Amino acid sequence: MNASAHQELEPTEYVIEAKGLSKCFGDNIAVNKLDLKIPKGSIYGFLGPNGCGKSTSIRLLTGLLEASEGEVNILGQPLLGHEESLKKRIGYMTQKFSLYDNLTVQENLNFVGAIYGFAGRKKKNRIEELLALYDLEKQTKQFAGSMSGGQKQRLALACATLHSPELLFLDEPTSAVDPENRREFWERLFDLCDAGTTILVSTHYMDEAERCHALAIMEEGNKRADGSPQALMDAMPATVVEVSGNQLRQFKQTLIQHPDILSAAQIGSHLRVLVKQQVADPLNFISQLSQGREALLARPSLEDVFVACTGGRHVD
Ligand SMILES: Nc1ncnc2c1ncn2[C@@H]1O[C@H](COP(=O)(O)OP(=O)(O)OP(=O)(O)O)[C@@H](O)[C@H]1O
Repeated sequence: MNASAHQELEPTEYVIEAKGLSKCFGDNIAVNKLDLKIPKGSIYGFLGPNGCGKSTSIRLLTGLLEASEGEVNILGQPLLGHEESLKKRIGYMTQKFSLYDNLTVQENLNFVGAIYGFAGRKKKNRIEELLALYDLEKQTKQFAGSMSGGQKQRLALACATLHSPELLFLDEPTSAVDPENRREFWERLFDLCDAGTTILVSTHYMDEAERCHALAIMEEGNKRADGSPQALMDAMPATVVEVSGNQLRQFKQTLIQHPDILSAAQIGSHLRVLVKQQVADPLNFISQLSQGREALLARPSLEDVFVACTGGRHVD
C-alpha cells in the first residue's frame, strides 16, 4: 500500500513539506525519496523498526544533516539556506535526551535558555513556568544524571520547548520510560499541540503511533504508507481473521506456509491471521483450512496495518 490515506484532511497550511528526500551513507540508502506533507497543529508519527531511517529523516528535516537529494520546506521556508533562522523556531528532543548529567535541572535549563538568548527576568520567568508545567520544582538542585527516566524525559521536553518552538521533533522520546510515564508524556504532547505546536514524533510502539493524528509507516528507508490511523486501517490491503481452537502452534505453522497468508500470530488463545487482499472470501478460505476450529472476521489494528504494509517481514 503506497497510497496516502490522509488526503481527506486537505489542510490549509503545511509545516513540513518534503519531496524526494533521500540520504545515502556510502551504499546504504538510509532514507529513500521521502515525500511528506504535515499539517500545522498536528501530531505526525514515524512508525518503524530499528534502522528504518526515522532518526535520519528527523535529522534531515531539522537541517542537522545534509540531504543527498530532495527538497524540504519547513514553516513555509526552504530549509536549504535558512537553517539558522529556522533553528529558533524548531525544537528537537533526541532519543538520549541530550541532558548534561553533571549539571542540575536548573543549570540545564539556564544553559538552554542562554543558547536561545533568554536573559534576566524573561529567562527566570520562563524557567519557573517550565519547572511548574513539567513537575520539576522539587528537583531544581538535583543533577540530571541522578534523575529517573520519567524525570529526565520531562526535563528534556522542557529544554526542547523552552523557546516555544512552532515545530517540535521528538526522536523516540518514550523508549526509556514506563507505560505510565508514556501516557502522561502524551497528555503533555496534546497540550502542546492544542497550543498550536506541530509535532513530529518517531516511535516503534504501535499504541503510541495510534495516538498520532497521522503517521508514516517506514521500512528500510522507505515510506510504505501514510495517513490517519483510522484511514490506514480502513485501507489495509489484507483481511484479519481470528481463529480459536486446539493445537494453534502447529496450525500456525501450516498457515504461514500458504502463499495467500501474509502472517499468523498467536494472541492469547487465538491466532490472528492476515489474509492477502486477492482472496475473495477470506473467512470461508480460513474456515476451509481450519478443520473445525472457529474462525471469525476481526477489525484491523494498526499493528495489522504495519504487518500488511511491510509484507509480514517484521513478525515471527
Ligand atoms: N552517520 C551515519 N553513518 C552511516 N550510516 C548511518 C549513519 N546514521 C544512520 N546510518 C544508517 O542509516 C540507517 C537508518 O538509521 P536510523 O538511525 O535513521 O534508523 P532509525 O529508524 O532511527 O533506527 P533506531 O530506532 O535504531 O534509531 C541504518 O542502517 C544506520 O546504520
